[in-house]
Amino acid sequence: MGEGDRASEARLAWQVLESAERIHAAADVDRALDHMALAIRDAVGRANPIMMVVMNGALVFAGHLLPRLAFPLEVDYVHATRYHGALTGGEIAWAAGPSLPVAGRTIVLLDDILDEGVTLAALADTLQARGAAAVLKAVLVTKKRVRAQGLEADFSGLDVPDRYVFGCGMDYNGFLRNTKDIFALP
Ligand SMILES: O=P(O)(O)OC[C@H]1O[C@H](OP(=O)(O)OP(=O)(O)O)[C@H](O)[C@@H]1O
Ligand SMILES: Nc1nc2[nH]cnc2c(=O)[nH]1
Repeated sequence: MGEGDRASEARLAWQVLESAERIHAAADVDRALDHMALAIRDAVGRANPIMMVVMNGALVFAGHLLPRLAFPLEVDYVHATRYHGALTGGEIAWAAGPSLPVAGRTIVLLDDILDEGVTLAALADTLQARGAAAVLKAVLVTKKRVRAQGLEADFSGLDVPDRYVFGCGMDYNGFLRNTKDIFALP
């Protein structure tokens, strides 16, 4: 895709931002992060966990959560994507990571959103197959919908409706991960 195409898609992203519904303000996100940090500390604060950031979506979430966790931890990332800028998901493309050995370790997967649950289920299975001692899932938002095998996160900040959402790390066609509020498409 050429630069001109991307420029016209950026203009569309402006229109989307202006017409979308704000479903969580930045202050709600901050409160949710505070609560989640305490819950994560209570669960794994003495386990020397690896916080495994699922790129790209969890970049903003991790950047806000990690400074709230005042205990020794290590940070690593995996790059997995299955939406490729689209509104519906496909096959998982696993682009990178993890770098640290995970055998015997407590892993906390950090992702921006739990939707169908395919991404987190696949990552958790892979880390368990590599010998992780425990794999916990932390997400900034959980979409209220039915998921295969009823998968839920161990830690979740906020609920969102069963609509396409963006902001706080979540993209609209690769744009708008940088908004402080969370929005939903109509
Ligand atoms: O529960 P699921 O239906 O599997 O969807 C959740 C995944 O979708 C998004 O990733 P995406 O593939 O859009 O890549 P990104 O992280 O680069 O945005 C998000 O970051 C989650 O990893
Ligand atoms: N940005 C974004 N990514 C997703 N991945 C799965 N569901 C969603 C969603 O609603 N928004």
